[in-house]
Amino acid sequence: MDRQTVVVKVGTSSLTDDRGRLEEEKLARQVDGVLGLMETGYQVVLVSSGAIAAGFHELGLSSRPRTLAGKQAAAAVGQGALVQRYRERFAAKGKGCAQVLLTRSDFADRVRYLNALATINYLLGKEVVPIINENDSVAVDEIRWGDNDTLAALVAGLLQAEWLLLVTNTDGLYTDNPHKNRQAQPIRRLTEVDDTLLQQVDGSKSTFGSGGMHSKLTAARLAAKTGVRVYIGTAKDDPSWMRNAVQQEGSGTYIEAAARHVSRKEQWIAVHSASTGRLHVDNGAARALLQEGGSLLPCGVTAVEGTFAEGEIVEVIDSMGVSIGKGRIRYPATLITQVMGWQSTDVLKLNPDAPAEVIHRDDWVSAVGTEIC
Ligand SMILES: Nc1ncnc2c1ncn2[C@@H]1O[C@H](COP(=O)(O)OP(=O)(O)O)[C@@H](O)[C@H]1O
Ligand SMILES: N[C@@H](CCC(=O)OP(=O)(O)O)C(=O)O
Repeated sequence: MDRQTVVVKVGTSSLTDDRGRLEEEKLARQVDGVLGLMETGYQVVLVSSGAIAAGFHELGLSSRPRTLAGKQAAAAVGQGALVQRYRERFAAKGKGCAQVLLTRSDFADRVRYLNALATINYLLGKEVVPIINENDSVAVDEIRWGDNDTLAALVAGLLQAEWLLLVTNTDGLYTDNPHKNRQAQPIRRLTEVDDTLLQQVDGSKSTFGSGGMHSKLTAARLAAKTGVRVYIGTAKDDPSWMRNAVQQEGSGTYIEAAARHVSRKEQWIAVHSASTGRLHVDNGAARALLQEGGSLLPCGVTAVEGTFAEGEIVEVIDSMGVSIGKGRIRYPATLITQVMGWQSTDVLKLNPDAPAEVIHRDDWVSAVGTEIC
């Protein structure tokens, strides 16, 4: 049986001192926690922030930069230093680690998405801990995640991980920001992260963090929907604390996962792919896709937008104008525009090679029910 995977995301606030600089003792605590998990038989992927923290002072700055260029330059200096610290700590315990830098465009391109998976799996097979960070110095603003919570959730989905641990400076979710409100109460368990809860949690962050609890909950929701269990909590001195967390003995917040892991193909279509067109469909086609487990046939298409080629991802819109999901189209825009509304037999008379389905069931992800779109 495959070994279970845990993705551990360590935020800036869990790696830095009160001036925002990398603190080696805190980093060592994370490594010890990871080693504790590995001893129990888990394979572990670390998503670590801290590059900006590790680099800004070398640029002669007295505090963490605020501009995008400043952050990118600090990350360029600090990423090497950060990974070097990890290498030393893992090596002292007889383990190897490796740097993997990712950007959003690596996930949007299906070949690069699968390549990232292959690289991470290879490292895990060799018991080398992949240490992932956003490739800060090349990611431009529009395609940046900016915080590593989302990146960690996507990596956990990609690996179909058992657990995502979000390590931060607060022991989980509270009814209000506990650093501002001493009356705030901890919330230990969530069956789901719904919109009402997300609206209640404000965007406030720790002094040097980028995401805040709102971004952690959004990331947790995404991971949970893809079938990954989530824990949000602080690092403890006891090296077995991560192990305790996955044994449901942590003092932070647990978020339940969907009953099954969503396939990588579905995740890629729903979350990562960019749609290059839109198909409007009638009520019968919407019912077939959403309720009857059917495919989309030419006769159900009422309008076409975009100039896509076959194999690209399109969004499907129902008669009320609502997006009902995404799928890989088997027709180019030119052909479906010509044959929309036609019966399949008539389509075949025009083009004997035309597939029966415009979007096959296997290439379709509904926005209703799975809600990962
Ligand atoms: N309801 C809440 N419960 C817990 N923390 C909250 C809440 N609302 C806001 N926060 C803030 O979220 C911060 C943790 O997120 P962040 O600063 O992004 O840390 P990290 O660097 O670990 O990713 C906490 O320090 C706290 O200030
Ligand atoms: N990629 C950046 C991390 C971004 C960030 O600060 O994220 P986080 O502290 O997890 O909210 C870095 O390595 O400094």
